[in-house]
Amino acid sequence: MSATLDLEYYGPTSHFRDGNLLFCTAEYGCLDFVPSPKILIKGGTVVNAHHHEVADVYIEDGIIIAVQPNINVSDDVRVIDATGKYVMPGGIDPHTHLEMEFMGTEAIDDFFSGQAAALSGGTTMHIDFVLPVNGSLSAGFEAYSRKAEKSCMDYGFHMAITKWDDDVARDMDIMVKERGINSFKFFMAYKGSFMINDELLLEGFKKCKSLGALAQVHAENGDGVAEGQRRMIELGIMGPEGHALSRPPLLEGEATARAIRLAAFVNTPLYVVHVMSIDALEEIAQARKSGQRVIGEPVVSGLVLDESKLWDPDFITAAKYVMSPPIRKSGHDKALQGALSSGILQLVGTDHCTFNSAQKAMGIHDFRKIPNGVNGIEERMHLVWDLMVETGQISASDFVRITSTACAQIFNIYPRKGAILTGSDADIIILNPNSSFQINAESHHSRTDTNVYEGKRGKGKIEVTISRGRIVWENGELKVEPGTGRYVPMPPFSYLFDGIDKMDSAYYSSLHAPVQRMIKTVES
Ligand SMILES: NC(=O)NCCC(=O)O
Ligand SMILES: [Zn+2]
Ligand SMILES: [Zn+2]
Repeated sequence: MSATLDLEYYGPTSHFRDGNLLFCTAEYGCLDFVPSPKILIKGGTVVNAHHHEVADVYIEDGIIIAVQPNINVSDDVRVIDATGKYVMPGGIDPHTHLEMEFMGTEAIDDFFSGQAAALSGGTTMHIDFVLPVNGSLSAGFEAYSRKAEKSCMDYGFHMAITKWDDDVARDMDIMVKERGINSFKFFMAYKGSFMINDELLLEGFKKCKSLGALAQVHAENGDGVAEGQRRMIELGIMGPEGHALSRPPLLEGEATARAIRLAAFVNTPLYVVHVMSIDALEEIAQARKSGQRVIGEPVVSGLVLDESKLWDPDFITAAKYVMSPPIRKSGHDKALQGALSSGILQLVGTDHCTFNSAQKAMGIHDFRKIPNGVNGIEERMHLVWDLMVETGQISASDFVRITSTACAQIFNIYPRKGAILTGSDADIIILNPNSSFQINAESHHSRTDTNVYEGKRGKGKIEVTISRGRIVWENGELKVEPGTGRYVPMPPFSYLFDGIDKMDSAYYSSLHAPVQRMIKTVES
């Protein structure tokens, strides 16, 4: 086929035109040229982050066409009765690791199984972390684009920066200007693999600022963690509990404080991923109180679980809870919930990074070798609803904000995503507040054989998920096809960058002011 690329860049599934024919490069099926059904969602409470009302939602070609009461439609439209139910934007998970090569193995959920799990739990978009290949961002982007060819829902990419040189700096330009990446993650932990030092952090923050890209940090003091691990080994503590004991909250608090201060020094916004402790959230609270632009993302495991299971005598039971930073003692979970409901923390992720029992067993004799990561992409929406809305800690509108809208705004794709508004993508869930859910590994859709939320029950059931206008989850049935997901490029300079230049001008004129005064004194 001779073809010229003349359609918008959509990442891995590019579309080619040859004369009047359209082709798709996807290895799997692509539904982009198959008309999606016309759907009317009738009589539900439509919840946005700013407002809720009883209204109908009309969808055509994957887009929301109208949101208003009493919409009349022709017979060819599929009507879904949502009376007594909540109609909300699909969840956006800001933090996942599908098919991630990590700690000598690869996360078991790939871009198809992880996304299928997500859709069954009401999440319709996620942002995954691209790892460079041999330090090359471009090679990393290519590799992840290939992994993502089997996607069945929309996704975006963050990118990790694990070393610093001219090639990395140049590639960051390309990633932002040509590849739709607007956030870069710096690991302050994982000494000997991903960890970077303060010099690189500063270089990276400066570069992010110049590109309008958001700097993200995994905030744990990696040298401190290495020391903590040595202590455990000396004491003969080799089991999963050694994971929690070797990386206490103070190491998370220290790194969070350091990243915050370096971001303030550079005057660039900062996003702290997986905030797990009171120590870290207090640093974020203090910075925000002083006017600094710091975003804090707790993850559902930190909100719902406590560390006690790491002491379970059964290795596999305990090992499934190993993630970094560790799940903390009871008390940190409540504090994180409070910070989320009061706006100190802004959005909830999962850090979905699953390893099955055989993979976790790599660390049976040494907790340092247990692959770090837990599930959550499928459970996040239900658990947050039950934990936060059902208990009265937040409203349904707040729920939409912390599971969807805030993410879309921070990563600059709002209101295409994160809202039920005319013109937005038709990524929608219908939640029945009078129904209930139960979680277990036997019935979940993830490929992993365990679930850290095993046996949990709660109120509020997502009965329908609509992904870009197609009903993919209904009556407990998942209808997904690999190759139907789309890459969502995310433009730089989100609202977090508004006014940064003015602050810089004020700072530099304040530096010049004493010099000007001296000149005036000398002149007079
Ligand atoms: N969090 C975790 O334990 N695994 C995924 C990698 C990371 O986010 O640090
Ligand atoms: Zn991390
Ligand atoms: Zn992560």
